Amino acid sequence: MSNILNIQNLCCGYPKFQLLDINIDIPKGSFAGIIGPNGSGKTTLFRAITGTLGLKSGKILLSDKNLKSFSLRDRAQNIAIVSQFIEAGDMTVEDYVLMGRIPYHSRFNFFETDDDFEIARKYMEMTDTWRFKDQLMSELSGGEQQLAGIARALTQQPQLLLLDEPTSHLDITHQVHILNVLQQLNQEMGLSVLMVIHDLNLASEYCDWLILVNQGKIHTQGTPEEVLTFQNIEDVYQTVVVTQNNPLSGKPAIFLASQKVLKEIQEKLAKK
Ligand SMILES: Nc1ncnc2c1ncn2[C@@H]1O[C@H](COP(=O)(O)OP(=O)(O)OP(=O)(O)O)[C@@H](O)[C@H]1O
Repeated sequence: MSNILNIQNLCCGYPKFQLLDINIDIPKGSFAGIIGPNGSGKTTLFRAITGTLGLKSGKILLSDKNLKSFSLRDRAQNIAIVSQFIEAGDMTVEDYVLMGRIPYHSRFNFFETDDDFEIARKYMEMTDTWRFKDQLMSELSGGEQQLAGIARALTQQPQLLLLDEPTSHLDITHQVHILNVLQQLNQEMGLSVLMVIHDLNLASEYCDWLILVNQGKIHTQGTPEEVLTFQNIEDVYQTVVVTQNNPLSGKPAIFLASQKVLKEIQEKLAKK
């Protein structure tokens, strides 16, 4: 199967932080996750993919085409991003979602066509946001705003959907709901998904490919079973964890223990 995303020897960043020699291959139709500690470079990698941060060296291919040759409009027709914070206060949900059609219009024509309305409605129904269409974005809860953000990104009809921590600030019901919607889009429409996610258990459960980033470099990439090992987690997060398999899905699940519990275990072992 061909790759949706192919990153070769990528170096980019800021004066005090660099992503170094990043190589990633993501097959079309993947549901991939980027994990790693705070400040390890996950958002920087997204900025390189969306073109808001220039590359120092290396290249990024989307379906075998170098992103350097894409105009901003081409990029927006092929890659959509859902950011962590959605700011669209006094806009109705429908108007906000319709903004996803902007890359398909000329600079001087912002009038939506019947097709645009139909496409927006389709993705709003799919994400269960059609019922809020006349409400203001500021009247929605965090989870509902995230769903509207996903509807807008889908309205761009991209090949690749990027999500920066789509489940942060959400309770478990909304976390699972958003991930289930994304999983359905991935499986039924073949949409390729790449998301930054901090929750390792959700990453394990939903993603078929994980990229573990640490200090600007890729530590490990592979299936959840290959990446979420006790050793990799301890190396990168400097945290002792227990890994077992989820009894329902068989995917790795991570358990943490408090310092008090770890100390008690150490004391018991020392007495033996
Ligand atoms: N615009 C910027 N200018 C300079 N340095 C930046 C900029 N944005 C981020 N950085 C620095 O780059 C490093 C990586 O940041 P990045 O946002 O990519 O990390 P992250 O893995 O997404 O973190 P988190 O999990 O906390 O969101 C950090 O040290 C950060 O301070």
